[in-house]
Amino acid sequence: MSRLAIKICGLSTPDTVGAAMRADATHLGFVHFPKSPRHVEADQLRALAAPVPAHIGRVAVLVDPTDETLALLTATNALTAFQLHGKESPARVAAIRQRFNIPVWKAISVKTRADVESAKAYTGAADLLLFDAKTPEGAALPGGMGLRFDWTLLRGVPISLPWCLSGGLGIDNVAEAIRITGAPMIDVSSGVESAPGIKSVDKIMAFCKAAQPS
Ligand SMILES: O=C(O)c1ccccc1NCC(=O)[C@H](O)[C@H](O)COP(=O)(O)O
Repeated sequence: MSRLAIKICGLSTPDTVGAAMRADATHLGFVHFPKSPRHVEADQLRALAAPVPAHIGRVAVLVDPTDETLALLTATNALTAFQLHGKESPARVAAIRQRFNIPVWKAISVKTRADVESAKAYTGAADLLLFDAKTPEGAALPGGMGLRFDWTLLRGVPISLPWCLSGGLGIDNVAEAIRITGAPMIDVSSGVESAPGIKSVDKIMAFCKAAQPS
C-alpha cells in the first residue's frame, strides 16, 4: 500500500512550516490571495519554502490568477505546483501548465454528484484534482472555510487523475474520511488552526498522526 499524501495548506510562519515537515506532511500549501487571512506575498513564500527539502511539495494556492501573478510566483523558484481555486476552465488550466511548465492542480468545488462528475472535463488539462467543499454564494473565500461535503459522493466515480480530498477535515474526522473515500491524499487548513489564519503546531502534529494511525 502506498503512503498517504498529506498537504497542510495555508502556512505562513517558519514554525508551522517546521511542524508540518516534522509531522511528515508530503506537501505544504501557501495561499496567495489577498482576501485570505493566510495570504503570503511572493517574497514571504520564497523565505518560508527555503528550508523545505526537495522531496516535500510546495504548492501555491491561487484564485483566477493572471499570468503576471503566476510569473511572479514562478520567479521564486520555490514551487512544485500551482493549485487553482477559481473558475479556471480546462483550457485555462492547460494553458497555465504549458506556459509555466509546472504541474497544475484544479480544485473542484463539490456539493452534488454533478459537481464531482464535472471534474472529468479536466482530464488531460490538470495534473491533480482536489475535491473541496463548495462555499456558499457570496462567501469571502472559495476555500479554507472548514466546510465539508458528503464524502459518499466520491464513491464509484471513475477518476482517472491523481486526486486529493479536502474540505472540513480535522483531527476527529480525518480517519473516517479516508475510510469512506479511500483518498490517496488529504488536504487541511482550518482544521489545524487555533483561529482563522493561525496554524497550530500541536494541531498539525495531531492531524498527521490521526491520518496515519500506526
Ligand atoms: O485557505 C484559504 O484561505 C484559501 C483562500 C482562497 C482559495 C483557497 C484557499 N484554501 C484552499 C485550500 O487548499 C484549503 O486547504 C481547502 O479549501 C480546505 O480548507 P479547510 O476546509 O479549511 O480545511
